[in-house]
Amino acid sequence: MSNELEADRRTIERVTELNALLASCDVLVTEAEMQAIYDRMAQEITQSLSERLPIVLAVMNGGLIVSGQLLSRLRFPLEVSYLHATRYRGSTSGGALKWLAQPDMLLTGRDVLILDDILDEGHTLKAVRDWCEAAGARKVWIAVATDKLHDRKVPNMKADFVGLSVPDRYIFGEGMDYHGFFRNVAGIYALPESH
Ligand SMILES: O=P(O)(O)OC[C@H]1O[C@H](OP(=O)(O)OP(=O)(O)O)[C@H](O)[C@@H]1O
Ligand code: HPA
Repeated sequence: MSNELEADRRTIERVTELNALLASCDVLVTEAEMQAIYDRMAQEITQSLSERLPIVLAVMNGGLIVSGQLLSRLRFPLEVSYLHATRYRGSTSGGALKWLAQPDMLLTGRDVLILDDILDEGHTLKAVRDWCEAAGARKVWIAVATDKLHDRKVPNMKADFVGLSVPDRYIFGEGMDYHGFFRNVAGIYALPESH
């Protein structure tokens, strides 16, 4: 078999595997439920921040979808940028945090709203919050689509706006990945307990 045909065969095999895995996962939250959750979060954020001219920072990559969903629901003046800090890097367990891109805006004296997909152990968002505070932010607010329930949180790590609490299982969808895939899946899924 030519190299090209062999590569095509492997791609098709991977697509089949991923589709089968997705079909075997538990749906924790449907797409429609997530839309209602974003509506509610946007209202809460609006109440707190509509007169604060915030800088909104999307935490890449997981915060990409949540940011798109929330930003278009925020009908008040704000500025948008992003940062990229990662500690899972395609794995299902976390390691050392690596900064791939720091915010490129002057945060001094500003309200900063961080948007991310999940507060799990909290190492990522603690480092991001500390960075923003050290950069002179007046107040750092954190909004996450999901907050995982367990007792392994970094002390004092809490989000100001939470979509929903999720069980202590590996989840994906709405920006969260499984080995780099499924960020684009609408709704929230959990890997089978046996996986
Ligand atoms: O609370 P923690 O245990 O620190 O985990 C939460 C972080 O982990 C994920 O990012 P990840 O490191 O997978 O990077 P990615 O967003 O680029 O996938 C997620 O997007 C959060 O930022
Ligand atoms: O459960 C999770 N799923 C996807 N990404 C994550 N990053 C931390 N926890 C998770």
